[in-house]
Amino acid sequence: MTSAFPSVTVLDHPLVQHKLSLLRDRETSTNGFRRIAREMSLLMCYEVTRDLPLTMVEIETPLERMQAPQLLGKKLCFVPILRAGNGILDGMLDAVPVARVGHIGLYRDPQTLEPVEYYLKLPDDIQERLVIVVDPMLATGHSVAAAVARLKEAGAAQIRVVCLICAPEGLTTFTTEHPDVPVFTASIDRCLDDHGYIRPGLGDAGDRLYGTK
Ligand SMILES: O=P(O)(O)OC[C@H]1O[C@H](OP(=O)(O)OP(=O)(O)O)[C@H](O)[C@@H]1O
Ligand SMILES: O=c1cc[nH]c(=O)[nH]1
Ligand SMILES: [Mg+2]
Repeated sequence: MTSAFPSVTVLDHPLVQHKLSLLRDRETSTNGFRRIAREMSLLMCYEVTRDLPLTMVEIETPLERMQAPQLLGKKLCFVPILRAGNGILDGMLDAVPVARVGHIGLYRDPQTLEPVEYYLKLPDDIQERLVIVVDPMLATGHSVAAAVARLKEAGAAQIRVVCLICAPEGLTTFTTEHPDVPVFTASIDRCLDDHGYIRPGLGDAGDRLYGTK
């Protein structure tokens, strides 16, 4: 489904929407949250890779030769934004086990809400890969925007973003800074609150994934 933001696609598949409601529920346990986030990101990976090019190759079934579709050597790299991004990396890798993984460590300063970088490790050939940045939350949009700017600096030419939930304010910021980068999300929520939390949201994704609060 398209949205008010031309570069943002909202994934309205019933399975994605159902799992998102389970994640939002405050009664969902840490274990349940982690499992559902993984299932949901596998489904979201299906959509973000929908247009990957295929080529026909000859294979032999047990019965005969045939021309069969195969991915056209499109190399993928997932880049989770630590730490909560790791919670949706596993589902992405379930869908594309051969993908490379880069990591970017950012935390949001609670006072300024500005992202602070503490780690960066990317594959050497990032320029040749389709890079998919993954983070459960796009709130002010500063973290994902900073991660994408870093990837562009490193030479990444094709970048997409997957976030479970976005705030409209953050999407305005992100799409203004990076209009060339498509975003795939399960929901554009109502707003950001005074502490930079997405409402209604799902709370603090990192804490809910790892049981740190
Ligand atoms: O759009 P923004 O306003 O930048 O906020 C979103 C960021 O906040 C969360 O990470 P957090 O800083 O809580 O770090 P964590 O993953 O280590 O918990 C989330 O996973 C995003 O990276
Ligand atoms: O609502 C929010 C905003 C930022 N980070 C989160 O984990 N949740
Ligand atoms: Mg957090």
